[in-house]
Amino acid sequence: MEKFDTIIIGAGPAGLAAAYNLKANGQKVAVVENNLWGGTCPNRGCDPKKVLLSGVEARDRMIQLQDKGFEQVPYVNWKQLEAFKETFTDPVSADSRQGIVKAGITAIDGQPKFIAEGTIKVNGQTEYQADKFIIATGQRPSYLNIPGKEHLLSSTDFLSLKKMPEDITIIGAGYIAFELATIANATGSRVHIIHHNDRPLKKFNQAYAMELVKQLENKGVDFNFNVDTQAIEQQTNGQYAIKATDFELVTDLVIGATGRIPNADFLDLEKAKVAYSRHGIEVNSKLQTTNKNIYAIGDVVATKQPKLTPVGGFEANYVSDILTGKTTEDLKLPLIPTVVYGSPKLAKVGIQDSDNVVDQDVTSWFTYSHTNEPKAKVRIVLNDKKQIIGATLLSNEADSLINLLTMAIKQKMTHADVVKEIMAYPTAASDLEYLI
Ligand SMILES: Cc1cc2nc3c(=O)[nH]c(=O)nc-3n(C[C@H](O)[C@H](O)[C@H](O)COP(=O)(O)OP(=O)(O)OC[C@H]3O[C@@H](n4cnc5c(N)ncnc54)[C@H](O)[C@@H]3O)c2cc1C
Ligand SMILES: NC(=O)c1ccc[n+]([C@@H]2O[C@H](COP(=O)([O-])OP(=O)(O)OC[C@H]3O[C@@H](n4cnc5c(N)ncnc54)[C@H](O)[C@@H]3O)[C@@H](O)[C@H]2O)c1
Repeated sequence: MEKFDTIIIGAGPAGLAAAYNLKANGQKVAVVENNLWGGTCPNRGCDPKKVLLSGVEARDRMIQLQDKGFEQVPYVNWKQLEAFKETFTDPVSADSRQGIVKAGITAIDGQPKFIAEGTIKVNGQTEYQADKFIIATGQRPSYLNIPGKEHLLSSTDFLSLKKMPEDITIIGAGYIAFELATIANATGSRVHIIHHNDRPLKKFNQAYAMELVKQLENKGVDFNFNVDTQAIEQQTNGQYAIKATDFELVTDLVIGATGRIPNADFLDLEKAKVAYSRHGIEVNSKLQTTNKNIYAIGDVVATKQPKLTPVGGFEANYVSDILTGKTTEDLKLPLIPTVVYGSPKLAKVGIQDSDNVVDQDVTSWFTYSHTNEPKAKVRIVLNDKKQIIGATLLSNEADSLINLLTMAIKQKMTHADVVKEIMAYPTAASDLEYLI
């Protein structure tokens, strides 16, 4: 039976980062993957979504500049846009696997199961042993447990639709719902969002989240709050009726975007004495599971941090440092900025409230008015020493500005510090001294 220093289960951004890191530190490493190498982010998450949104952003910019240099609103050719997306996604799995093999890491395809604490069996056939394991199996879409749940499609299905339907409904109002709604709306589909309460994007400042709702409503997206979906019924004409108390909506396609569940099942973790729940694999402050030789990283862990690609990468580097003796410290995640991509984008970082908040509508500022943005808002949170400690941004510039603010928070910058810097003008960053 082949034995490794470390076996990593799951070849997503977290698992692959750990594999390369451990190999570079002289370990004998294997990675086991039961589906597409590269994982969610480049195959069915961040990257394909961003390619599709790039078409939307270009179109929206043209709409904003109608009669200001442009005369026609371009329409989104979904078939072409999908084909462009596939030029990114199609090579991912083979390239990721090849990269691993080239680095001298053993690539194993198949479904692994623990048969003892230090041993897995893949596809019920080949056994492998390791001193340490890292579980990085990510999450998959969760589906509402209601009659007709078999009619629900997931974000993965949406990202590969061959044809965008005339009318599409998304259940949920989190990251995925907003991003997919923005894409579908730009293709000309009639889009409905159904949400069980009245708090969309619940971890964001609600005034900003509702402003994003308003911007999408202005583009024709139909929001239905406080509607708790109870059933989905297929009609004889192939459409679907979404049913709730005093509510019925007939639509062509239903996407479930009500969260994701960890891939902690199917591994026979009990045999390795690794505890997990529906929230994911339990870990301590060193990402060690209830078995001290097995670690878990990325989306599959049952911690409260946002489930994002750079977080998984950070954890991979941390566990690699633990396993190669470079650190014995507890995991300390830095500030994590997050962005709901779209047009406009909504971004946040750090502490969201204090007694010292500068909240401005900046729509008329040159940064936003020269592209005729319909709405731009910036909310900066300061502490009693007037250092920047958090921010929420709504605009097309929000993604780049939130990263700059993340660095400013880390540097504990105040207004006095910001005015000492020179930023390229005119950019969203050159506004910074007027935002505090
Ligand atoms: C639609 C969508 C958009 C997103 N957009 C963004 C974004 O813009 N920015 C961002 O930071 N994050 C985004 N995310 C989240 C991001 O994709 C994840 O945080 C990231 O992929 C997590 O990495 P991971 O390696 O932990 O898990 P994954 O990428 O999910 O990789 C886990 C791997 O393990 C494999 N696996 C699962 N079970 C087993 C098993 N039993 N045996 C062997 N292998 C197994 C899977 O096939 C997969 O390849 C998005 C997610 C989705 C769904
Ligand atoms: N831009 C990004 O960084 C990005 C984009 C997409 C996904 N992601 C990651 O993927 C994760 C999953 O995304 P998501 O949008 O599925 O999850 P989410 O947790 O962001 O949103 C799920 C939404 O579904 C709602 N919901 C739950 N039960 C419901 C019900 N019965 N009826 C209607 N709504 C219901 C929740 O209240 C919530 O608003 C995110 O949390 C994030 O970590 C990140």
